[in-house]
Amino acid sequence: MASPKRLQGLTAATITPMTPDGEINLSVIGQYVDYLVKEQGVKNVFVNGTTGEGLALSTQERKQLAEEWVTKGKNKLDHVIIHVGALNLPEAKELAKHAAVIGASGIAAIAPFFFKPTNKDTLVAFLREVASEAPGIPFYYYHIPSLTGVKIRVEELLDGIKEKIPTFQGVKFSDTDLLDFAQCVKNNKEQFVLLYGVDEHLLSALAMGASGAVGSTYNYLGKKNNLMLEAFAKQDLVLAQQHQFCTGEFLSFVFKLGFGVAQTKAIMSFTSRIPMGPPRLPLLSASVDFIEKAKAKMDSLMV
Ligand SMILES: CC(=O)N[C@H](C=O)[C@@H](O)[C@H](O)[C@H](O)CO
Ligand SMILES: CC(=O)C(=O)O
Repeated sequence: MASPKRLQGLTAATITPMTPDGEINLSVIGQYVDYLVKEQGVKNVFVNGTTGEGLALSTQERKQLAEEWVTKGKNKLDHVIIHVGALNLPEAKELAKHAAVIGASGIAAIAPFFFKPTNKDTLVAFLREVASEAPGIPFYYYHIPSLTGVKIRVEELLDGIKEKIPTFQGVKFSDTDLLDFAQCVKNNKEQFVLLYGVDEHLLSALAMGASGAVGSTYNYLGKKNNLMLEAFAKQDLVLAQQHQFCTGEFLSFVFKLGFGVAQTKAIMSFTSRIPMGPPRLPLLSASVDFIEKAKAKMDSLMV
């Protein structure tokens, strides 16, 4: 699904549906695509990332999910980006090659985070090997220092990267360092897409010039966030703020209850009515108490 269009707007970081006994559940992905497109107005997906529990899946499972998303997304989604990052280079390369073969629109990778790259050059060397397995499709770096512990500044990373990685297309920036983000925009807006990944701060990142956003909440708050993007594009800052405050009120509420991938799965299950199932260990399912409270809050806000 090589897409000529530059990635923009919202991208949902997909959840990996699982059966009650913890197997991946490919059977609901067709429905999931339709839900995102029709109910949330979201036409791009980022598969097997944090929200998708990508690092908790086997290579075989990651390939099956990638294939299912590409197949079911055909003629419906604009971009299917496959996250191929892994702790070891051979696996990341294998996944990159696989994504290209099945027709994904792009690949992304986090920094390896057990043995960590300690400087820009080693990180670029790692990413370059991964990207070169998929020379015909765009490559995105997935910056999420809170989870990887790799804090190399993206501004520094991007300097000269196109010469090293010819398919380099942009960054999914999941950090709150808006100075680093702004410098990335300032230096690279023409050639790269800069996608922001902390959903509750998206309006601030738009002000800094973000090209779009990738996140977990666009699965179930896509519609509301699309309204915010429209208001921002029309320079109606007051309306854009109202939308950000509304989604922020929901997130602030669930953060206080305890929020992560397991809770995202539960919220998406009651919002979409597509069963997402439990997360995989070491994550534990959201509690019934969480689900009841989160649902009541959502119902009160999304009227
Ligand atoms: C750590 C994490 O999972 N970050 C996600 C993407 O990067 C976000 O989409 C968050 O889930 C979201 O901003 C809520 O905090
Ligand atoms: C949020 C995001 O992009 C991820 O789950 O990977």
